[in-house]
Amino acid sequence: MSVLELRSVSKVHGRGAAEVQALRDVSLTVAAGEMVAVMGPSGSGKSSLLTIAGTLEEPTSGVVLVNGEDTLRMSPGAKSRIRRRAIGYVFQDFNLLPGLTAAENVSLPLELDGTSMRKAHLAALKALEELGLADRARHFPDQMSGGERQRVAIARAVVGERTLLLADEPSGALDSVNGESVMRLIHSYCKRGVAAVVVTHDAQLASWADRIVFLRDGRFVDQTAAPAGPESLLEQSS
Ligand SMILES: Nc1ncnc2c1ncn2[C@@H]1O[C@H](COP(=O)(O)OP(=O)(O)OP(=O)(O)O)[C@@H](O)[C@H]1O
Repeated sequence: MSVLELRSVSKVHGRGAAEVQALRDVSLTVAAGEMVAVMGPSGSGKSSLLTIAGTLEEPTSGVVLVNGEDTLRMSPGAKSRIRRRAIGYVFQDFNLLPGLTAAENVSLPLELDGTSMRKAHLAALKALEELGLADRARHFPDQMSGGERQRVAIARAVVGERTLLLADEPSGALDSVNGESVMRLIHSYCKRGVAAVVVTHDAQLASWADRIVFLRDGRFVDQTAAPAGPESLLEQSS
């Protein structure tokens, strides 16, 4: 079963003279374990695609399935449950809560979903340890580097049993070394079964994905399998 399926999704923002068609008849299926990169010029609909895939916004027409469930037919309660339990979001500007430590930021989604504080804290520590951030667990976001903050944000997005990771330019605010490590991390979570859709304007970073899709004026214009992976790209460029 696919984790995410968009069927003929279109999105129109605004009305009348202010009308903008952000997505036109876009279909995309992402399986468990698959990492898809989305590329395209500014205004081509990349963020609209992610917010609709994440059920934060509804399409004007089309169908959005998450884990096989039709999100447009769900009650608001069921939709917010799937948003909390199944979907993780990562943004360019990290979006960590400044008043919470790294561990508290990561454990928060679990606590909001009813996990006991102790269990949530242990899960957060484990996630941070896996990322090599065990010694940052008690640090606040402003005491960490950008790369560390983004790794904490990714830990927060996948903690628990989340199956779908949506990332909008997750390396946009980072230098190339940290950008690579963010993509490597997302890639490694996919190898464990998470499905990921990652918007990036950087072709080198996109090559971490199994597949690259290109948007132009709200339409998919091309799809490229990227089986060779980033290593081969590095070899080619050296
Ligand atoms: N809430 C909104 N109201 C009106 N128009 C919108 C809204 N959100 C997006 N748009 C328009 O829809 C189109 C697609 O926007 P979107 O943000 O999805 O593109 P993008 O590819 O993510 O762009 P960027 O790379 O600049 O972030 C743009 O023309 C944008 O101006």
